[in-house]
Amino acid sequence: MSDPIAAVVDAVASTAPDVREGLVGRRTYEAGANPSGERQLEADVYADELLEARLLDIDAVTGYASEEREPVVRADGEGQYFVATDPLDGSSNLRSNNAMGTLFGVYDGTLPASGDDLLASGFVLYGPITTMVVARDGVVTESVIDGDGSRRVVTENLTLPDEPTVYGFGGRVPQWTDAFADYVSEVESELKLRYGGAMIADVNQVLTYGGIFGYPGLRERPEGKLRLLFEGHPIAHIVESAGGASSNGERSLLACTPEELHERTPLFVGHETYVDRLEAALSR
Ligand SMILES: O=P(O)(O)OC[C@H]1O[C@](O)(COP(=O)(O)O)[C@@H](O)[C@@H]1O
Ligand SMILES: [Mg+2]
Ligand SMILES: [Mg+2]
Repeated sequence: MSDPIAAVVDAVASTAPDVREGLVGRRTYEAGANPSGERQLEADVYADELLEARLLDIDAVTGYASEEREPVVRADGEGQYFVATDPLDGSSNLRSNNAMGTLFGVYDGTLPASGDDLLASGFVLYGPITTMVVARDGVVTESVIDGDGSRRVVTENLTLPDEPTVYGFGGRVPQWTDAFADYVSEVESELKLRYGGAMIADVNQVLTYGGIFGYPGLRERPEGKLRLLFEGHPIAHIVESAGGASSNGERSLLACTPEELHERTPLFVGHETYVDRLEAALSR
């Protein structure tokens, strides 16, 4: 295919029904842990192996990095693109049968990289229906993925609605810093809570209804939980392309370059007014 980014998007879309069908019977933990020290479900490993094989099969893709494996896997050949994935985001929701997703980012060059090096990003949301959101060249498109992997565009140019409505913040409340807790008490009097424990699903609420999602730095874990390369960059690229903002608490996540592949970051995405107020609150 002449458009390598379209080839990556097609590969992720056509893998989505396989991932979805493969969830049944893969709800138990493997013996191992991922590079972030988190226990892996069989479904995490299954999705990772499917994506690795299908993405590295694209001639233009020379490297595959994932939340579920330590190093970047290199393909033979002369491709120039690298794809970073969170194969199953929110996989702890599998046991309770709640929403999850797959996240990916396409970089022109080696990893780790700055978010500004992203050429395209996207996610699949395994909700009551399977949808895919892709950001490319400043435009965000939402599609429905059918059981055979084919896609139908349902929103040509997805943008955040004018009025923010919902918020969701991760981490246990006693672990929040005082500055963040003060900010949340303002937000909760203005917006309504939507938190489901899968970043993709929670951010899709923000894309649909407007508002803010965040997983902050915590008292005992100032770096937060989510990974900059696998979760931060692609979700920031999508939300910023949809007219919103992202932050690590100080600046856009896209302006951040991880020193290590699996580096974590505080993460905030949503309406610019709420992200600006968050940065101001954390700087006090
Ligand atoms: O269980 P918590 O602390 O609310 O954490 C939920 C967060 O962790 C994650 O599940 C981490 O992602 P993975 O499932 O890919 O490890 C996010 O999707 C979600 O926002
Ligand atoms: Mg994740
Ligand atoms: Mg994951």
